[in-house]
Amino acid sequence: MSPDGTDGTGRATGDEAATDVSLDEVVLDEEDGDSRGLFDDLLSGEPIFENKEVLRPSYTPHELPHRTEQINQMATILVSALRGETPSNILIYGKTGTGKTASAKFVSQELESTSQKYDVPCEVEYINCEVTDTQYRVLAQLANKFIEKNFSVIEDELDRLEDLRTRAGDAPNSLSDTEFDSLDAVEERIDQLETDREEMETVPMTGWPTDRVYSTFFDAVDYNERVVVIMLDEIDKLVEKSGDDTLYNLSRMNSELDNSRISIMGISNDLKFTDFLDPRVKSSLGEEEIVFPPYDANQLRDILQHRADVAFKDGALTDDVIPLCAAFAAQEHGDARRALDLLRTAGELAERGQADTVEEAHVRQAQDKIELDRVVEVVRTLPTQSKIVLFAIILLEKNGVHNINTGEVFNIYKRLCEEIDADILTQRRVTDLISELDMLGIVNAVVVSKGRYGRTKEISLSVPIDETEAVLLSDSRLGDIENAQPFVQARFDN
Ligand SMILES: Nc1ncnc2c1ncn2[C@@H]1O[C@H](COP(=O)(O)OP(=O)(O)OP(=O)(O)O)[C@@H](O)[C@H]1O
Repeated sequence: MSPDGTDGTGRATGDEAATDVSLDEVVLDEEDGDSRGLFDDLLSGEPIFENKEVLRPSYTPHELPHRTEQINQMATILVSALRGETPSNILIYGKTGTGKTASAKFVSQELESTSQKYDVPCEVEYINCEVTDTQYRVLAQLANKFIEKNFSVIEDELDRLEDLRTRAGDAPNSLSDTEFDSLDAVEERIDQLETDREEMETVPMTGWPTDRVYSTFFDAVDYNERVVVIMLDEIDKLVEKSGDDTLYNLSRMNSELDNSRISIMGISNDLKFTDFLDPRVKSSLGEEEIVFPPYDANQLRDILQHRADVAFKDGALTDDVIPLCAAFAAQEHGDARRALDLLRTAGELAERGQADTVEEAHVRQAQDKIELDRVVEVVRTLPTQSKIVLFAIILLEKNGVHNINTGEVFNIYKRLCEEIDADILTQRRVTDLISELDMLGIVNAVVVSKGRYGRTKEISLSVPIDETEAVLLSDSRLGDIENAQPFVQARFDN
């Protein structure tokens, strides 16, 4: 018998079948269309959601309350593209969750659909620089998008010309109201397009010299007459990772392009990134700046209400749910993403608890859950040394030490390092690591004056102790600490 209790073919053997559900039974059940009710209970509750997708970050809303001013500002600048002129470059900035991406995408969709309506060649290309974060990748992605578009333009044009060639072969005067004066001219154009199609080579994701990628992109974009708006979301990540070469190259392209024009729309959470730009790039990119201020609680309430009307069944929310989600998110920094997450999570918790309505308590639970998820993620990704420092603080707290000072943390830290064979940093470095943990909101470190004994830091944990400890111990290195109790005891013995 194989170790999983089957006969090696995946079938349960006789003994197992007598006690467990055998595969034959399962198959029979399926044939009968009969189930064992695993999902029935879960489905039986009156569902709270009408359409949960509307609350997910991937959903692009059709309406963006409280962003009319910013949307109009963008539209006023970009309308030049519909007149065949080059719009000024735009830099959009504001804190996370203030609707920058959603508004910019909304405006681009409008721009593209209006350009189709009036048959003006205008295109928007969106790039998320958190993912596409080097000059090579940005240029390659753009080049390939335009090559793909050029291919389809060429295909359409070839279809039209081949049709024309057939008609002109039968009746030569069918060329009279076209741009061609003879069948030869049509043939010549067909040849030209076929050569273009053969010569267009897509850029591989690595391996070419950057100047070749750049010139391929340049040729692809200039192949047709058009105005192109390049949306660089999280533009600060691109600059941080690979400097300002991409922006420099893109911003000087217009003087060399013959047929097309490009305009850049940069989106960032962090305005400081412009300090790292070459002054020419900085002034070109920031021709127009649009600020997205944080939402206040009332605005967040409107945003949530619009979404909730579609997302939830009628009467599924008690009156205080939306105001509470809005208030929590406004405290953060006016983040609509956080507000929507809270509302969705509260709904999910209510659904899981088979409640009929979402209540205030679900929102509070959701707030704790989101906060805990954040803490777990931050702690999990800390460097090992910071994890050891944090573990030392946890051990002290668990042993009832209050107002922990840096010296105490350092002593325990040293012993932990010895135990797991890690390098021991200086007390000064450990103090820095404590300040970093403070900035991340994991510990709270306040400087207190001890009169003539100078000043010291008093440290306390700001996150739930058991969950944080569990995350730390899931790290394979820290997991080696079998029994940490003696270290803390030793502190009292010294
Ligand atoms: N005015 C609004 N109306 C409706 N939904 C909004 C509004 N503003 C933001 N949202 C929603 O909030 C979420 C976050 O918005 P968005 O991604 O546009 O923020 P952002 O400012 O680009 O944030 P980040 O800088 O973190 O990318 C999205 O789900 C978006 O649909």
